[in-house]
Amino acid sequence: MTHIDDQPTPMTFTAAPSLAGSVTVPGDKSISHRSLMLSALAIGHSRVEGLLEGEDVLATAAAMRAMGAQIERDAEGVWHIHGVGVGGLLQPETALDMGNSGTSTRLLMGLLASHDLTATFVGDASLSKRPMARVTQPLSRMGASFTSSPGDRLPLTMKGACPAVPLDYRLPVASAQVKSAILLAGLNTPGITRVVEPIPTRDHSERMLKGFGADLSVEIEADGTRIITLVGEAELQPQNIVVPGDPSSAAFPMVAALLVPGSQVTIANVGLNATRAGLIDLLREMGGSIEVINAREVGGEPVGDLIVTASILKGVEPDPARAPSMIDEYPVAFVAAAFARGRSIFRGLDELRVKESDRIATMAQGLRAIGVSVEELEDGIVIEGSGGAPLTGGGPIATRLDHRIAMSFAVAGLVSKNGVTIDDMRPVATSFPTFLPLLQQLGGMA
Ligand SMILES: O=C(O)C1=C[C@@H](OP(=O)(O)O)[C@@H](O)[C@H](O)C1
Ligand SMILES: C=C(OP(=O)(O)O)C(=O)O
Repeated sequence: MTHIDDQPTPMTFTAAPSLAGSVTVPGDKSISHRSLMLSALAIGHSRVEGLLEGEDVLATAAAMRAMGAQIERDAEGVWHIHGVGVGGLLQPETALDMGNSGTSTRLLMGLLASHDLTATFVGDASLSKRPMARVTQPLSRMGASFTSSPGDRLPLTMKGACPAVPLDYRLPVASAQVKSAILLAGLNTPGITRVVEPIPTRDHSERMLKGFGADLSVEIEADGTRIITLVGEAELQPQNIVVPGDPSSAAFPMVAALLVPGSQVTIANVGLNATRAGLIDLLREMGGSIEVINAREVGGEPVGDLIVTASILKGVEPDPARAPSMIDEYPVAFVAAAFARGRSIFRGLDELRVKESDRIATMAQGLRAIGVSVEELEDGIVIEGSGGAPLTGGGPIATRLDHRIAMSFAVAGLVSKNGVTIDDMRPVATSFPTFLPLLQQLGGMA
């Protein structure tokens, strides 16, 4: 995916008096990708309401279309998908452009691994640096073959295997993308595919595969290890899906409302799946006031409305075991720590080094640039909080094609003396195209 505007879009965010109002965030990115992929594999008409219309999800939609699915958006913003059936994807005629999206790339590699076709994956400068061996290795054991630039990076061409060989795989890294890639490959594979997950990660694939009628079961051992078993050669039934609001996007107004004195903000319809809710637990431990009301279920996922009230926060030393449940929220959690009372020590975050940017290094550099005292660790960061005193500010912050970095420093700007300048806000369109209007609606920008 190429950005419409080829020039970087710098922006400065300045101190806000207080934030107020009620907002909704766009649909969950993980659930949106999976809705399109699974609907494309179900014969018949699926309907998806609340799909995230961000660049990452649109890259998935374009890829599924290129392989034969019919995907259309109607005037009301509802998406309609006519799928081709498990095993029915067609050879794409051109390279699949994954833009900035790791989820699209890794899940689609899984999906295609058990199809008799060849596909080339390309991506932007950020995605082309990210490791793919974590999926190409297990998928090779299922029979797929790959040719790539050195180090299993994009651009990469894969040849699927049909029939593929079922795999019994223990995840060496806590990654929902790797887990999902193997399960998706297992759909068109004869026999039983099994994934053993010692550290639980987001479980949207399991929930949704079951919802589409796949024969999938999950066993949880005494130590919390999850064993996921999928019967192959599945037949999926088309569904009506309602996508809840993305907790990873809600994280930005949530932290902003906690930090900007005098704020009270309601964020409605936020997904509260326990495998995603780590940031709420962390912010509450720091002293943040976050109330959940109207707890309910939407499309097989727990959802609620959040009332967030400005609070004095204190430093923390979170348990690294929490990492997968708030993996994409660390950058904005670091901003909360920078404004809290006392020191915060974050560890066990090696995975942050292989996201859209190296999120430990990018955050450490940016926080220093706005006057925060930080120490970068190999697997984390130590942050000295300002105790609620405004951050000095400055910039321009190098966002390195990373949407979460851009939005985190926008939040920091709201509690700064001199404002925070971001070098490029364009990446925000990958996951949260309505970020700026939402901030405006809350009174966070003129
Ligand atoms: O499965 C998913 O939808 C995702 C899994 C996570 O990646 P990892 O599996 O690499 O941890 C997360 O960072 C990403 O934004 C979305
Ligand atoms: C890591 C992320 O996404 P992806 O891996 O899909 O690029 C993210 O959205 O923070």
